[in-house]
Amino acid sequence: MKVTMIGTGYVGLVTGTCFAESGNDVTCLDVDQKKVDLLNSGGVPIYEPGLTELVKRNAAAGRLEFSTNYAEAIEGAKCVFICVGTPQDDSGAADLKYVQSAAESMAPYLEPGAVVVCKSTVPVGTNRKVRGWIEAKTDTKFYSASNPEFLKEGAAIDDFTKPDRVVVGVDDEDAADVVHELYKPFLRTEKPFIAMGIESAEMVKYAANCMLATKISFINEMANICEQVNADINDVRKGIGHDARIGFSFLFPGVGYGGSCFPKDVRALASLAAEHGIEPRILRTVDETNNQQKNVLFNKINTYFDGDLNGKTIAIWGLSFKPRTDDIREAPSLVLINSLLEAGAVVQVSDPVAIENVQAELGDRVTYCEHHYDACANADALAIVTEWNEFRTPDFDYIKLKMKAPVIFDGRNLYDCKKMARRGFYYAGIGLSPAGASQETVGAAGE
Ligand SMILES: NC(=O)C1=CN([C@@H]2O[C@H](COP(=O)(O)OP(=O)(O)OC[C@H]3O[C@@H](n4cnc5c(N)ncnc54)[C@H](O)[C@@H]3O)[C@@H](O)[C@H]2O)C=CC1
Ligand SMILES: O=C(O)[C@H]1O[C@H](OP(=O)(O)OP(=O)(O)OC[C@H]2O[C@@H](n3ccc(=O)[nH]c3=O)[C@H](O)[C@@H]2O)[C@H](O)[C@@H](O)[C@@H]1O
Repeated sequence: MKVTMIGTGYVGLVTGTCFAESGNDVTCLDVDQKKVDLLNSGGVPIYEPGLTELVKRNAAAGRLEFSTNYAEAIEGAKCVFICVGTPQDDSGAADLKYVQSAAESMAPYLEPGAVVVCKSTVPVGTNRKVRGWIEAKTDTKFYSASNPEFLKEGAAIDDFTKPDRVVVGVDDEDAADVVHELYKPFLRTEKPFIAMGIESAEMVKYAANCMLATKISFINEMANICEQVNADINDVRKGIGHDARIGFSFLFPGVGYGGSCFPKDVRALASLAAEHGIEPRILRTVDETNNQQKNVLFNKINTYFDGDLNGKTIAIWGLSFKPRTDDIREAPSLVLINSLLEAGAVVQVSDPVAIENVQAELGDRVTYCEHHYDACANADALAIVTEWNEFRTPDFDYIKLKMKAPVIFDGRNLYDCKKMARRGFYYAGIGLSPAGASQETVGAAGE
């Protein structure tokens, strides 16, 4: 099938490449000439494990092309996926300007009977608007479908090719059949393809992200309570997670959720609810709790140094909003760095892949270190913000030698409290009892 992805970012590039891998002819279209040039020259603009090899293989096989030309990309396509960004606008609602522009630009070139599939996360009612924007520019008959995407950055290829479920919202069964055809290679017998109305599919995406964000804010609140009552969140998490009704996933406490989706989607659904006269109490609280959680590490560090961080050197391990990605959108690390700089601290940072992105945002306000051990040089304290695997079993003796003082604030609970005390470190995590009751090393957030 000839398929076009409009928007060649995390979603469009990953899903387009996977559709090519299953034998379709895919064109990834973007308005960003630089991105398209890079892809055409064999480069990949984002860090996503396994993606570069997959892009190269399918491009070489002639199944995957990149273009900025709407006419070439849309003509002959049976399925056109909208995968452009839907960032938050000033009011907190989703900004649909890229979606509208994509819809209007594709309209003149659509084939009769093509299925226009919105994969971008959009507020309920947007697919109807997309239909209107296209119809205002062409008389060609086409189908509409909503196909929310559930992949996670850092595990995007696996998530997309082994989905828990595929959701499609349609008005017409024929459109569902076309989308089903595309997904069949990725659906195991027990993995459902769920067709429903367009509005329900649009709502599924927000409900899923808001539920996951709620779990994270909930466990972060539990962790903060644990700290005050001498309980240990690792034990509490295990104690509740074995209840099948609760489960273990997305219950790792930390420094607040970041990324391009949870923060904006929680706010966008809250905004949609308010527009319809519903006070979104839970969603507002989830968002507020998360914003506060992003300050937790700074507050701990500030308290430890009696409110005087002027001239103190703080090392930071992990800049991306989660491991295995270079994405720093709404990353908790940025909140911490800005607070530290404001308080007069000297900040030395390290991250396996996100340094370039942070450099573009913060310039020379912090020192960038290629190796995470180097960030510890002469540091008064180390703060761990992202749980990259390479931070899990460091050489503590070496770190101790490099640091001015053996002090670690761990936003991801990577180490065992008791062992850290034996190693001679002051060690503070999130929701850990000072007695260090838990003997297991945890902290694999998101896994
Ligand atoms: N990043 C993620 O993990 C996930 C994102 N989503 C949703 O998917 C959508 C896309 O997200 P990302 O891929 O992260 O965004 P992104 O920002 O990485 O990529 C969007 C791309 O669209 C391009 N673009 C903008 N306007 C265009 C136009 N008129 N024509 C052609 N290209 C255009 C941009 O140049 C950019 O390359 C959003 O709605 C997001 O909420 C859904 C699931 C997962
Ligand atoms: O709509 C989207 O864009 C995507 O948003 C999330 O994916 P993503 O943001 O890539 O990454 P997650 O693994 O969900 O992590 C999000 C944030 O939550 C934090 N988190 C996650 C899990 C956890 O237990 N604790 C926790 O603090 C992570 O550190 C990270 O900052 C969802 O998991 C995807 O299903 C969804 O498709």
